[in-house]
Amino acid sequence: MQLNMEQKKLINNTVMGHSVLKGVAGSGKTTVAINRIPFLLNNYCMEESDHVLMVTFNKSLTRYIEYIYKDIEEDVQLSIFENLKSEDRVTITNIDKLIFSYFLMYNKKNKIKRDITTEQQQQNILKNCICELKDTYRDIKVVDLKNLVFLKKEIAWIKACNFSDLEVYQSVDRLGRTSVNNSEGPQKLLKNSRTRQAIFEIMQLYNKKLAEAKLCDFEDVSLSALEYIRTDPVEKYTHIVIDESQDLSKTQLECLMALYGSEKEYSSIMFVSDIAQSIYPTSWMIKGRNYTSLGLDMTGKSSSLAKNYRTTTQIAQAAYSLIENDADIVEDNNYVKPSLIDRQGTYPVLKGFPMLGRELQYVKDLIQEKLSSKFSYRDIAIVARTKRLLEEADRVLGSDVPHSLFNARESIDFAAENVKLLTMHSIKGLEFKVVILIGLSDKVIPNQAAVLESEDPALINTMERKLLYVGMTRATERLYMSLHGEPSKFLRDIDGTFLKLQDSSLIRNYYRLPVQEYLFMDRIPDPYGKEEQVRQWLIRELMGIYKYPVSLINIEYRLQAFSQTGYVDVVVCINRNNQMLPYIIVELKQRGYELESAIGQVKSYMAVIPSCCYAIVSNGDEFHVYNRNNEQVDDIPMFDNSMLPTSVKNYKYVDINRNVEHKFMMDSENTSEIVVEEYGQEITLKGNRLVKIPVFTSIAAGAPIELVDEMTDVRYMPYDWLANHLETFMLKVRGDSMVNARIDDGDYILIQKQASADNGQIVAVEVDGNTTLKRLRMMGSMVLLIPENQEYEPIAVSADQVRIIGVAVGVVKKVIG
Ligand SMILES: Nc1ncnc2c1ncn2[C@@H]1O[C@H](COP(=O)(O)OP(=O)(O)OP(=O)(O)O)[C@@H](O)[C@H]1O
Repeated sequence: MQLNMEQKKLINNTVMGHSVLKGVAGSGKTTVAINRIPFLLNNYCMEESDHVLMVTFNKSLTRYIEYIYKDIEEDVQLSIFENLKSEDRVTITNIDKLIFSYFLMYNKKNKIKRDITTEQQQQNILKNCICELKDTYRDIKVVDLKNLVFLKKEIAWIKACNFSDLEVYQSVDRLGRTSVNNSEGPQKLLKNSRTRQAIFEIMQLYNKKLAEAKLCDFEDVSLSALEYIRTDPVEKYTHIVIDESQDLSKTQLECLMALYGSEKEYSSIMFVSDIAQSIYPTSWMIKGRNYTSLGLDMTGKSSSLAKNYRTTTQIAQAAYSLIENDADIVEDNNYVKPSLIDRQGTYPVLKGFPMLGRELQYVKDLIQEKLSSKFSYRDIAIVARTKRLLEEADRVLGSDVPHSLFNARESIDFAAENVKLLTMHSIKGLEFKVVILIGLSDKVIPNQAAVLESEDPALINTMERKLLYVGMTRATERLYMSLHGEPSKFLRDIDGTFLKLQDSSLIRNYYRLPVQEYLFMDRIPDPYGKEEQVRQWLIRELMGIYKYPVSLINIEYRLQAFSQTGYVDVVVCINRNNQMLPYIIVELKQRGYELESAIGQVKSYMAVIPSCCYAIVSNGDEFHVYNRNNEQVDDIPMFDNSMLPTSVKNYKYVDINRNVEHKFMMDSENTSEIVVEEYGQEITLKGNRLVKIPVFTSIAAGAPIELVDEMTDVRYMPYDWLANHLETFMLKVRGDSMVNARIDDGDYILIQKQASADNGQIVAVEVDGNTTLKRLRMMGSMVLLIPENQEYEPIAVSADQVRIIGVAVGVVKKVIG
């Protein structure tokens, strides 16, 4: 991989101290962070004790980063302290593991043995605390057993923020809090209130009881670790790089700050973060909170990466459209606006199903029938909002598709040849060639329970949106999204023009156009009808994706199918032998309607339209294409120029006297060049190889019409073909009176100007001020003007009534086919 200039600059940045690297998903933040390690080792680890710590969010990420780092380390020369092994100089670990190691040290030093509490033990202790303090806080609603879950979460939050002082808790803005639900939990936790005081006292009692029972919770682990790091002479790290720092709690961040050996002038601590991917309510850096809350001034210390290298342009576009209108995300100070790079791929596919069973069967078929031939199983991840959905998927895949289900605390074996089933939380930071996001249904995402339980539903909504964004941005090549029942409201926010309906065809997902933008408005029977919405979408797709010009598209195309008159919803006509003929017909239904009857209908229509090669049937969610043999095929062809009526046409010039034909091609938009075949080669004649010939108004080959002495046009003919007929002009033939002489309606007849003609010659003559083209037969004082079509009678006129204008020497005919 060739890193870009910006990334190289960040890797080799010589300004030390604290800094933040912000960036959009897939912009190479982790890549920069990993590549910075050898740079720091080589340039800013002056003493043997200098050490680099890279912290990741979970085990899987640690494994992923170790894997990449190993490769990088093989390529660079680590210059100094060659007696030290790499492991002695670099630690790559995840935050939980790191903190737990200091927790163990704390216990050891203090000679205490504590187990992590189980959920049940924790609840029992908390229940006792609530009961004990109920009388003291009789007036406080929250001190009640029914608020157990709320109190548990609130206490966890206070501890995760390391608010050991009541005064601090009383004055802090409460961001990201969730409660059991609005009716049971308190509506607002007012600052400096007795409610906060009560909660704080319950927490203190709970801590005391935990300690007495030789137990601790997860927050205690971090708090003890922090105390240990702060008070004991632990080895400090010269450089710390923190990936996914937006997801760490305050205590976790404080532990890392305490581990930072900032006293050296070349030490550094780098926070790598993407606020659009912050998905935990316990995270500290949410809702625009800035680094001053950690005692760090980041002025001039912040850089950002905006280009996403991971996903294709199409996946990136769809993912960005999901977040770009959420003010809580884009107006956050730490947000980085993404910019697109040109990495073309296919649009993400979004499919809906009535039931979960059908959705999962689709996923299984997709993997078995389509993906397994193009990708290894290990390149595919199935991702869901909840573990329960993954368990269902696990059951449906059974033993037919090799797969394994993970949770966030497990580490993933990326090399194992199986499909990975991961939650949106646990896929964070990772990437797969193919990501299948399942269960994107209403109530699942945003997770109904989480939103209902929250006192700040807007915040939870935003976090749930970010979760979907995280899921979408994990795919490097293909993204599939599916749902059952009602779709998630987030899907409505993804710009439909970036979603495809299915893999096999180019058509994108249904999107609704405003009525003002409808095409063919004058012919729409019911512009506000639901079927019209589907028709307008399909017309836009025919134009935008399949590139058919609107001039080839029509609606309400009338046809006669046996005794019945039918109207085809949409028809695409293309040029065949200079005629515009139906090529694709489309029958539509409104969304949610079955397609069976429409399929029967198009097939019967196709049977009576011989030129029709494809029939489409769609209801906006399904899209079927049939060929002329009524077989279902993947897609319709893209438009190509040969479908248009062309301006370059084939002609032939018939030399009447010599009875020879010359073929040529001419572009009606440039008649001063003629392409002929000479010695087996096409050559273009122009300039003095052509003769300029005036064209006069039409001459009737039927009834005589007036020849207005007015030139309407000019034509060019090859000099060589005209021999000595240089005093010529052309007339356009109308009518069929000379068809037996191979002079047809629409032909151009070349006339040699002359006042006399031989018997039997075809002549242009003026009779009583009208001109006509006929075969001349002179019979004494009479002249017979003979048509070459038995349908017409010869015209007999006296010789003095006739003025010969000229003799026909050739005919220019359009060649059809
Ligand atoms: N300059 C580049 N050219 C090509 N590919 C790149 C470049 N920089 C990064 N990548 C690739 O883009 C992908 C994403 O990189 P990385 O994981 O470092 O991004 P990130 O910003 O940490 O993403 P996220 O926050 O979404 O986890 C990786 O596959 C990486 O190899």
